[in-house]
Amino acid sequence: MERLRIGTRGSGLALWQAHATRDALVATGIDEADIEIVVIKTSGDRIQNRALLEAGGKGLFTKEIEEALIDKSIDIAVHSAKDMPTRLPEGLTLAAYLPRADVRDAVISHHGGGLENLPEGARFGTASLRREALLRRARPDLEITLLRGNLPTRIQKVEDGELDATLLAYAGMCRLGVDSHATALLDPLEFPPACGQGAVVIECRDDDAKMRDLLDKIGHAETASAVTCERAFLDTLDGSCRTPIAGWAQVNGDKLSFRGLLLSPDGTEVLEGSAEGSATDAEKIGRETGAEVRGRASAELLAKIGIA
Ligand SMILES: NCc1[nH]cc(CCC(=O)O)c1CC(=O)O
Repeated sequence: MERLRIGTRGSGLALWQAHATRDALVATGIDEADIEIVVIKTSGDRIQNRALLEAGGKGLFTKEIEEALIDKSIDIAVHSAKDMPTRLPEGLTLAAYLPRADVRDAVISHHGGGLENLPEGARFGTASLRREALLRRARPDLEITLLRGNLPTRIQKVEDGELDATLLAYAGMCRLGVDSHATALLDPLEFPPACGQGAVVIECRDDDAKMRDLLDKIGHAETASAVTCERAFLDTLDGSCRTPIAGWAQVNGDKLSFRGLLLSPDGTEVLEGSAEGSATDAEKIGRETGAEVRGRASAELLAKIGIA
């Protein structure tokens, strides 16, 4: 067969995801020599400045990869589901999810232990709006500063004592082999994950029947239902991409249970929605819960969210 080209970003985490996808394809009988991993630099990788990243809007980490899919210089693209915008360019589809890993956020603390173990006014680093809002809700005394960079760099800053603590997705830490630096794992009911956290998703062209058939063989149905529900919730609420939102769906057989949160950036307003239903209604459950939560949000919060 023709070589199958997998497009990915070049970060350690992205390469792990591309390799996991390749391994899953090899397990279906494809010769490893027929698979090529194509590293693509995205605008998000180039821009380091937070203001510019925000001004750039959605999809900064996916744009160039999706362009490569559309112009057929790659056949499939691998992404962290958490980083995927909810609306895809015309002609592309999310065709498969790999089995989801641990959804929890991990605390990496200079003081050991979890949030309760941090001294008053501790310096906490994160770049995530969701983590910031959830932290402010749990510990209003914390001093939260912007922390960027790859996982090992962020962990190093805590080890060095430049920061008291940070939060990272435990799934990413495991994938990079730095999970031993986690000093606590947060209960997903108290500190719910981002929509899609811990899941790897594979995108291809809508009309590429050959790739879709192939991806069907490696796709994990429960993960697909769960993340589809979470992304539908996110899509009904996040107009601006600047809104703290959390969402976690669990699928057991054909049953799905979902819990989602919309927060004000300072963590004082917290709206929670939950629903249960059939896994086949994943998208509908996410959308309805999102609409219901939105109906309870204050005018002030709605204005911040940027959706009418
Ligand atoms: N936003 C960056 C990002 N995208 C995916 C992961 C971790 C792996 C995952 O959640 O699938 C991370 C790092 C983090 O949030 O700590």
